[in-house]
Order: sequence, then C-alpha cells, then structure tokens
Amino acid sequence: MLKCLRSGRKLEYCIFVSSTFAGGRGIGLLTSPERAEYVAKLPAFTNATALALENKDPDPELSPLDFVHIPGKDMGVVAKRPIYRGDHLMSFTPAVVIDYGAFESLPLQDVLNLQMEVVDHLPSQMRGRYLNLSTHDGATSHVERVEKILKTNAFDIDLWDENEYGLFVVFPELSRFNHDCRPNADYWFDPSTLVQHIYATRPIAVGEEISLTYIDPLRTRARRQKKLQNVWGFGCSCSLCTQRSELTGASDERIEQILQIRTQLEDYTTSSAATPQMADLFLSLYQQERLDVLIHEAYAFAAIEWNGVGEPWKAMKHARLAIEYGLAAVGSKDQDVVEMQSLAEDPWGHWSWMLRTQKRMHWDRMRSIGASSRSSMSSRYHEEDEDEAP
Ligand SMILES: C[S@@+](CC[C@H](N)C(=O)[O-])C[C@H]1O[C@@H](n2cnc3c(N)ncnc32)[C@H](O)[C@@H]1O
Repeated sequence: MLKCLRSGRKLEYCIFVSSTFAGGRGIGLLTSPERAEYVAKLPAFTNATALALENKDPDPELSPLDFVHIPGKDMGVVAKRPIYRGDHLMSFTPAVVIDYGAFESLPLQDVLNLQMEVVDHLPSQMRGRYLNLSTHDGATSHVERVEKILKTNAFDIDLWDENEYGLFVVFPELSRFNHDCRPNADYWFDPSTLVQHIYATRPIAVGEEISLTYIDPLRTRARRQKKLQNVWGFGCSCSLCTQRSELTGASDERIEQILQIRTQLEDYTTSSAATPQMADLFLSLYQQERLDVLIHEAYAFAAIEWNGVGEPWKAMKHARLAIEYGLAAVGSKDQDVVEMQSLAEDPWGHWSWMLRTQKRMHWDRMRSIGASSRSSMSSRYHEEDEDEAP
C-alpha cells in the first residue's frame, strides 16, 4: 500500500502496487483496503502456476496477429494467417485497476491524481506500455494523459466479490483491438486469475481486421452510433453502420424483434407465448444479424424450448452448439455454458424438461439465459444505456 485518501469517516481508497505480480510484470490498483485484501487472496496472487500460460507476448514468427496502422483508426490488429472460430488470440493480466467506488467517494481531482500515481509506480516496462496507448485525441498534461488512456482503453470488469462497484481495468496488450458492431472476436474475464482472454468467434481471413464490440450489439444503428460518439468520440464506420438505409432499416427491425421475442423466452411462467419455433426464429435473427458474439445465448434459449416440449435430441444439439460458441465468447466458467453442459448431459433431469407442456414450475431452479454472473459481457450487453468500456 502506497498511499490512502479518506472519504468522510469511513471509506478509504488506497494505491496498491505490486512489482512482483505475474513474474515481475506488475499491477497497480486504486481500491479500498478490504477489496485489495480480497484480490490479494485470489489464485492470481497465491497460486504460483495460475498464470503459467498467460501474459505471452505474440511471437512475431508464429502469432496470427499483426499490429498495424488502420486508416481512420490509428492502430489496429489484423490477421496474418487464417484464424478459425474458437481460436485463442491473447490472454493478459491487468496493468491498472481502478475501483468505480473511488469516483463516488472522492473528489474527482483526487481520483485523477491517485490514478496517475498508480501508473507512475508500475514497473517501468508496464508503465511504458500503458503510457504508449491511445488517448484518442491527445493530452496536454501527464495527469490528463493517464485519464484519457484509461477512458479510451479500459474494460468494465466485475470481480464477482461482494462489492457493489465495478472496476475500470486496462490490459495494455489487449488495447489495440478496434470496435465493430458485428465483431469477429470476443473477450471474457476470469475473476480468479484476473486474466482477460480474447478468442475468435468466427473464421477470420488473412488481412481482415480483428475487432471487438465496445457496446451492446443489440441496439439499433442510431443508438449504437450515439453511444460510440458520446463515449469514445468516433463515428462507427463498420459494415453494418455504413450499409444503405434499406439494409440498416431491416437490421434495426430484426433487433427490435429479437428484443421482443427475448421477453417471451425469458418468461418461464404459464403466460409465456414461447415455443420452439419462436426460439428457432430468434436464432435465425441472430444469424442474420451476424451476432456471433452472442449466438450462444440464442442456442441456449432454443435448447431450453426444445427440452421444454420434450424433444431431448433437438435440445441436446442446441445445447452443444451453445457450449461450442459460448466457450469462445464467455468462457468455460460462465453460467450459461455450465447450464448447457448439464442439459446436454441429461436433458431429462434438467429443470427445463417438459417445462412448457406440463407447466411444472420449479422456480428456485430456473434462471434466465444471459443473466449469469459472468464478467463484463453480461452487464455490458444487457444493461441500460449507461457508459461502457471496450
Ligand atoms: C481501445 S482503442 C483501440 C486501438 C486504437 N485504435 C489505438 O490506436 O491504440 C479505442 C480507440 O480506437 C479508435 N477506434 C476504435 N474503433 C474504432 C472505429 N471502429 N472507428 C474509428 N476509430 C476507432 C478510437 O479512437 C477509440 O477511442
């Protein structure tokens, strides 16, 4: 612990920097002492082998990734060789972790100064990597540079602890991926190792840019554009946003229909109009929308509906597809993936078996798809129109 600021009588926010974390890579946090203690007990800190496979800089000879200048976007990442769906792309621990709670409790200028000190105390290589990142449009002072880098590059992270506040986290090596409303890669966070993983969610051709989505992709074009402009200061030029108006109009209609059907599929009461055919339409709308990063949810809903009418083999097929897509998009610990594994193994014993026909409701065992305790994906994709990070 390097320094603490007290807010009122109770809350205290402190700078914690470890220069030995992850084999000397280092990490800096601005958070409460209680939360720092929780973090220090995670396997990331206590298990010597937990990070053995992580934090590997891309090998210039072997890596499929090329970091290049992209017109209109500054730096970006492109594929050097064909990439297949599910291919692992990168996995790194954070450099900087800032607790949202600090913004609630301390005066803004104090938080900005503390953030700067977190960065300044990092081991020099990590500090260099952080300060080399994009500010989007430049900075006139060091404190402003640190803040703008944070705003431009931080991910929203949920630690799955008791604390109500999320975290603003920068993984410098993962910061060069640009946004696309229909991206070909996705990321998920492991709260025990503090590692953010990036995987391809569909095949990527040589020379194609590898992208992530910074926002909930289930928004109409106008809402996506507004959000990206307001938060990141750029007008999206992805293929979906720049289609002719009749095509963007059709896309917006599909998104509206997805949102309407979703409320039926999430309703496990007798008043729901959900059917397997409705779930199939839902899945088809995701496919038409090229929503590879969310399609595991559509497969999961379809698995539940087919199981709900006593069609175990169709349920199993959709559950297996939900697992396959989910492993790349949200990881093996995600509750939707775990739920689909249990359905695929034993559809007859799953809570959804005959759910829609017998009206046999076990409320305590039901949960909605996409509402699991996963990290940034869940809040990022299903929250109200609040600020998000890439
Ligand atoms: C996380 S950084 C991505 C990497 C960044 N391009 C760089 O040079 O380091 C986010 C910033 O990249 C730029 N960016 C990302 N996606 C973009 C897009 N689709 N169109 C234009 N600029 C984009 C914006 O300046 C944004 O604030």
